[in-house]
Amino acid sequence: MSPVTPEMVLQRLRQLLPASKLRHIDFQFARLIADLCRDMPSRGDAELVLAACWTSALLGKGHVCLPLTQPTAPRLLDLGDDEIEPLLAELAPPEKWPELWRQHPLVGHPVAGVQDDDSGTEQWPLQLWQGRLYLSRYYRFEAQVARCLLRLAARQVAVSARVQDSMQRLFAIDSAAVWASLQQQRSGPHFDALRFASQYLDLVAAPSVETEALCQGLTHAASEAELAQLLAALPARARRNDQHLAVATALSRALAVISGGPGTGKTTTVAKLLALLVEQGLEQGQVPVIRMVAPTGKAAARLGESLGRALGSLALPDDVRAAMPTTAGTLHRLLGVIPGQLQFRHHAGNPLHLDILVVDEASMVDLPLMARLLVALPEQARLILLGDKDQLASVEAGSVLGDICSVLREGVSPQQAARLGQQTGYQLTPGHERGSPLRDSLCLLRKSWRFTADSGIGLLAAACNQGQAEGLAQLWAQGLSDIELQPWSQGAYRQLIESVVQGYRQYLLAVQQGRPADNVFFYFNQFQLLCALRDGPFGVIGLNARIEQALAAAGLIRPEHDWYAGRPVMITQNDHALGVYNGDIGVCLPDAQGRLRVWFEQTMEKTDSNRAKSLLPSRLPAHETVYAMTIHKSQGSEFDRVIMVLPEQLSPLLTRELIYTGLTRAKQKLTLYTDPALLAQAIRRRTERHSGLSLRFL
Ligand SMILES: Nc1ncnc2c1ncn2[C@@H]1O[C@H](COP(=O)(O)OP(=O)(O)OP(=O)(O)O)[C@@H](O)[C@H]1O
Repeated sequence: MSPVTPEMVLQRLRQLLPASKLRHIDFQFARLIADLCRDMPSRGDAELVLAACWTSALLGKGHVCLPLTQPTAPRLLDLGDDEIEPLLAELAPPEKWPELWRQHPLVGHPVAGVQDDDSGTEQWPLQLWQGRLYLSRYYRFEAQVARCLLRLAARQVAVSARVQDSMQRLFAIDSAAVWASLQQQRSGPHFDALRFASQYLDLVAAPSVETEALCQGLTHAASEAELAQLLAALPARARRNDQHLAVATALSRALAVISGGPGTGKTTTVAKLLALLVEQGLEQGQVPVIRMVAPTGKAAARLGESLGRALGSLALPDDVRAAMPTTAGTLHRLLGVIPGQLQFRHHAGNPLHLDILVVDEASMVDLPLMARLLVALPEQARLILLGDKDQLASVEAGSVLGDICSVLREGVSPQQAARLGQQTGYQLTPGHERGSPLRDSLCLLRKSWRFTADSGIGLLAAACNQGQAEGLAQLWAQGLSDIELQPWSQGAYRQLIESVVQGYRQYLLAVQQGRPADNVFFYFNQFQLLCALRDGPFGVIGLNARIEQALAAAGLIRPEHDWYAGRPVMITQNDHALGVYNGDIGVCLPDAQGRLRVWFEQTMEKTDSNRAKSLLPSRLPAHETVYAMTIHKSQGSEFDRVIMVLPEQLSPLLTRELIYTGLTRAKQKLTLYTDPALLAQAIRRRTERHSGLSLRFL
């Protein structure tokens, strides 16, 4: 047995508390384990007390488990050698801990299989699985998520011939639209026929005599009829439309996970998919109950609007259109929050009433919430998860979408490739015969419809995603009009503040002119300052204070009191009674009597219209001024213009996923304040999230 006792470990851990290297809750959990160990001493007690504390501390940083195969915890918890080495030196090495705990009364050893019932795990506070230590609750969440997803993925659904035909029609090349784009592009200075064919005709075939002829035809076609002839001769096997494949996948499976970057058509794809599912339902005499949700109110409102737009552009039969959803809500509201309780109104014993559930911005959904959602799905339901796998993982523990999408690299099964080939006509390259059962439910949309091939934001996002630091440098040098780099030279900070004042000018003029709240929001949503950090002069707290001063000096606001007309705030705590949630944005405006109230944009689920609602400032739960917003909080939102600020010094928070998420919030113009060398370093670092979820999909 180790000469170190649990008490000695606790003593050492207590010394880490003042430096905030551990949270009190982590220490208390270690103490609980030490108390339990005292009652029934066993091999590896001291190691277990330390590991329990680390597992809890890592959970606070978003990791679902403590991996014991690599000495990761001290690094992830930012513990210096002198803080932990002396203690570790006297304990058995972490890779030996699983062996030490083989008979430990506080550690459960579930036998892999996600199919197994995990209900027996309550009797141990900790679980050891595949070299990973879990708090039992999180082990169960992970096992539940895997089990539910695998069950959904295994369920295949027959697609009627009529719906197949409708799908082909929805994805047929629209020669009139292609002709319009062709004429427009050919009138530009740099018409590239091959690029055009890839964007508008989904051409994927390698250059050949046929593609050469197609390009010649595109360059010289003199009429829409001539183009239509050319298109009729284009074989489906030379094309691949990822949106079409996503719909074909989702029609025939109870689970579809559709990942794509900004503007790749996730909503457009779902609009077509839902239309086909409704058509199938009508054919079978039952209109399906469809619910659409997102993790935040803002993301839900955006989903509702985009879906409305996408449906508007589709030619649909009246009965199909009438059955389509028109609003989206939040996940919490769908599940039914019970004030003061962790449990939702809907759970396995009281499942949701729906046939089809669409979850947008799925990357923001953490492991516990995903588990609660999945167990609450009724037996016959279909689930469609939408998101961008490359974005930041959820604020709370887990990286569910990322873990699911890790299976993408396997490619689809040969059977699925054949099935999809039959349904769409495209020629697909299958993966190996053996692979995860989840892989045939995954779809990746690669082509952006928002960013053209020469859009700076699109190119920057791609370079960032591939960690191409050199590529970034070349991009800045090209002088692209929609991206701008501002290194931290002398005077840059002052210039930043001036640009932000300029960015909010229109919004604050609308406030001064007494425009209605909805109109004020229109201007507020056009521009946003995003920061990587909270603290320091480059963080939201420092910048909000400086911006407030500068706006006052410019005569745009009068911040004589805490509350003033034009103050934008972000709610930082849920208040279910008031119906405002963490992340909601409000702006302070006078009402008809001149009293200041804080107005919130409404998602349509809360009211019958999209009009703003207001609350007295004194009633708001915790909130903060939001001229500057953290990139984390900006997930699920997009703005025409974004200024993004990175600090002068590298921080553990600066990772590829953070930068990618921030810069893809911008739709038209991005200005980035950063030292280029720091940016290059940041995009080479990946966010680490330890979990065992992807292992469970094997
Ligand atoms: N196949 C397509 N052909 C032409 N335009 C398309 C196609 N797919 C999407 N678009 C257009 O691209 C834009 C973005 O599409 P959509 O909103 O569906 O993407 P998204 O991935 O949901 O975007 P976001 O990143 O905002 O969530 C829309 O204007 C849409 O009309």
